[in-house]
Amino acid sequence: MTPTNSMLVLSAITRHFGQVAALQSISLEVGSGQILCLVGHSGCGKSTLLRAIAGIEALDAGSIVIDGKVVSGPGVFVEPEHRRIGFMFQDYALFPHLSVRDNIGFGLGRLSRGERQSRIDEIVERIGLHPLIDRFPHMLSGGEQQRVALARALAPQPRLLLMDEPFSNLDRVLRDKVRLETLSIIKQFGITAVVVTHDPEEALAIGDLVALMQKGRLVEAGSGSRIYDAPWTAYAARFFSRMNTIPARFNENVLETPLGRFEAHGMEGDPTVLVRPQSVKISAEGVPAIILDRMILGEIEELLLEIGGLDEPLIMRGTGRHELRPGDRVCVSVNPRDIMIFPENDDQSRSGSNINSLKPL
Ligand SMILES: Nc1ncnc2c1ncn2[C@@H]1O[C@H](COP(=O)(O)OP(=O)(O)OP(=O)(O)O)[C@@H](O)[C@H]1O
Repeated sequence: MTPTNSMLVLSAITRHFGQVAALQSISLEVGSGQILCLVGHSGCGKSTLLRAIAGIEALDAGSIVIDGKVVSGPGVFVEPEHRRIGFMFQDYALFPHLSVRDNIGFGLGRLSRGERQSRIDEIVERIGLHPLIDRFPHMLSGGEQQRVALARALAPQPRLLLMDEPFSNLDRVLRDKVRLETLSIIKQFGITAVVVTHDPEEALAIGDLVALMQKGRLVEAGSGSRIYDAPWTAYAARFFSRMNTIPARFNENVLETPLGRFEAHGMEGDPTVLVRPQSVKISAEGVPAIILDRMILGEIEELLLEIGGLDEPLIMRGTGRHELRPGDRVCVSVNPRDIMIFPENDDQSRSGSNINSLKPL
């Protein structure tokens, strides 16, 4: 995705804390009105990157450009309060002694009394906070506090909204609802946002651009559908989805695996081969398997299968139901299109276009 009108450009951003390389040459470009989602396991550098954009963290190297203006770079450092950035924290950080109205108005000190009032009225109207306006934070539910925090961050009309794990304090049911509401408000305001999360599903649901980080590096970035459906790296494939790892090797234009032999021209070596549990099907033409376990996880049925040549049980998942018991014998197969191949021992390299060139033999 190449944004036509970039609101945020990060170029080779690097930041060390002693021996720890918290950010290693991160480059990203976010278009105006887009939502960038930073995702990765704990300690991968998401918050450090968010703080660097906010100007709370200095850079060792690289540059940050917001709306065409360098805010961090060689010899340049614009203070956080002059970056026109809205920041929303995980715990919302509402001022407990201020009403909702005063919380929202807190960052509007530079405006006249009249302007401040009309800005608060406008945001209260657009976010639907009227009934809460005179309450104090302790009188609000988690979801309401989240909306007030969002209103407070948006009131000064920032160019960029930064959100650190904004939904992690909410229970699952409320989280989905608040997330939808928040997304609709962000889109309605047309604001560019950077959202940090450690939740793969949340990243895919929210981000126009999803950036996966690992140990201070950008593993890969792309739209949610690209990064999920056609990951460039085994690391991303495994991060966004449960995966079966299938031992495999190329042998004279054939990929040999315990799930079958596939025609694979021009490939060599011992690759990393991954198959999603939902890509495994019970089918008469498949390889023999023994049922080890069957679990109903609500909508999803999960089967664990023993297959000759596999060290670990093969996981199969789907929304259908199979009346099978441990010890039953079946045959399973995988559509060659659903087999993901990555170069051997190389989590960071691209898989290329080889996935679609496989044919069953
Ligand atoms: N001020 C600091 N001093 C020393 N090390 C730090 C500092 N801030 C972050 N780090 C280190 O930098 C790395 C990245 O930290 P960061 O908080 O950015 O990760 P994260 O992905 O946001 O993690 P989490 O999801 O747990 O918040 C970690 O190894 C962390 O220990």
